[in-house]
Amino acid sequence: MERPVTEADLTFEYTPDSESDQSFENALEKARDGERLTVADAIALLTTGLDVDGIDRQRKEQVLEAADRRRAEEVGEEVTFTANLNNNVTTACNVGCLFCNFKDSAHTFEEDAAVETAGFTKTPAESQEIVADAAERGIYEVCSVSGLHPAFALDEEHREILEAHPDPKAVNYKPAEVYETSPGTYVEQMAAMSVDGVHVHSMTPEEGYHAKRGTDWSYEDVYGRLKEAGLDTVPGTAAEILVDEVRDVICPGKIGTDDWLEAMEAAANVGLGLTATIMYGHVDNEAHRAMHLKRVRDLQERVDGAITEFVPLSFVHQNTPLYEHDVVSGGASTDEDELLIAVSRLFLDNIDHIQSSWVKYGDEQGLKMLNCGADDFMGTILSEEITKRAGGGYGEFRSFADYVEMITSIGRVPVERSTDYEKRRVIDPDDPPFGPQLGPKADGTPLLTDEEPVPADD
Ligand SMILES: C[S@@+](CC[C@H](N)C(=O)[O-])C[C@H]1O[C@@H](n2cnc3c(N)ncnc32)[C@H](O)[C@@H]1O
Ligand SMILES: Nc1c(NC[C@H](O)[C@H](O)[C@H](O)CO)[nH]c(=O)[nH]c1=O
Ligand SMILES: N[C@@H](Cc1ccc(O)cc1)C(=O)O
Ligand code: SF4
Repeated sequence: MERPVTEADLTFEYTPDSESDQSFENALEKARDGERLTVADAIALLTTGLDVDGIDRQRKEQVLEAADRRRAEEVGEEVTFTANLNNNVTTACNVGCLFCNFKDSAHTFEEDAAVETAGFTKTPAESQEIVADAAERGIYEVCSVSGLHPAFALDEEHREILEAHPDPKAVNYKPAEVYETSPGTYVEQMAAMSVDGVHVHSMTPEEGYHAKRGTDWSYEDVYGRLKEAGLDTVPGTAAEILVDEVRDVICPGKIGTDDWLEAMEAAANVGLGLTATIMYGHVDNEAHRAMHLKRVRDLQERVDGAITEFVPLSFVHQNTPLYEHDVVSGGASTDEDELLIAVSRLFLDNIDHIQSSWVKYGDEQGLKMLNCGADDFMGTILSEEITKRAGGGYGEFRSFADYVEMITSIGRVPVERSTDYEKRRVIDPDDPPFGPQLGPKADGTPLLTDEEPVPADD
């Protein structure tokens, strides 16, 4: 029998050595002077120089300091966060990404499946009820990312095309009747979640691809219809590492780098706002991370500033196929996490906000990131499935009181924001109780109280 692939077996065309001969000192000087950095510069900073083995702590501190200073110059002392809710519609997915444990095999959702599924699917009516309830409590945004359920179609027209397809399997389609619960169409889900004026942040490029499979429609067609149905902004997940030699290892079933970029550009072309992410710390090296940053920076030029924030997502390894099959021995180190946040701030000179994710880093390290270049601290989310299922243990929600306490503890200013950062409200830490005021139904009442800690159930 063939031995499974391991980290040591992986050879990549792009490595720090092949892509950079920049010295650490030169790169640091450029970063301090505010000069636009190259991929070679970013590699020198991420590795703290190719002339040292491993990470040099003193040099790392210099990079973090330069990034913290840049953050202060660009966005000042405010730390933003949003009152939001995660509403994942379904965990049914056959794409098979090896870093993901959010998914459940789609066949387990079928009505005549031998086993009961460990996953969930929500109808549009169920999504609406969950969002309406959270809107009542004051959220501004629903963030909705889901598995690629085989019965999902963009709308009725798309369903007819998929139904008439000569080989539905080839386009990953099965009729809704096969399943115990139907997710409806993407358009129905967007319309359902767009209740009471809530901002809908949904439809990653991978989901955009699923919503056009088996047709000759463009991404503009698809995102245009979604926007009409109520979609407001697009989460730039599914980016992982935007270098195909890495995608071929960690997510061979997913769209490629070019498709991801095309989908994002199309979403911006029809007037949707965007966020962008990187999911790092698995088989990727510093050259891949630097190339990813360059692709995001170039995209931001083409979409004329539509990307509001960049979200570094540190790989959570515990329950994932990559870890269980010994392809990787763990995730990124804290040094790597801090350097990635810092270099994102220094390299992405055209993206204003760098997010520190408490889901990925926890409270203590999440706060530390706000002194390494980050200025946004995510959102209340109220429910979390992706990281939890991967084995992460940092919980599922943060209250406004938690946010005020954490942000003031590092001497910064807590600010409630809208998804696009246009609406902002500085919070007076001496004026409790703390609750959302920007959401369409928000009246300042705390989102979470001691008696009622876990509001959403998936
Ligand atoms: C779970 S998917 C859901 C949306 C959709 N299926 C897609 O792939 O775009 C959303 C994102 O979660 C992130 N993610 C999944 N598993 C992760 C893990 N183990 N550690 C860190 N991030 C993870 C990935 O960046 C992925 O693109
Ligand atoms: N970083 C993670 C998020 N981020 C979502 C944000 O809270 C928000 O939607 C965004 O800032 C829009 O402006 N959500 C997760 O579920 N898990 C994360 O790790
Ligand atoms: N990054 C996305 C949301 C997200 C992030 C990480 C996740 O694991 C899931 C969803 C955004 O806010 O735009
Ligand atoms: S990351 Fe998204 S596409 Fe990939 S397996 Fe997980 S849910 Fe499916």
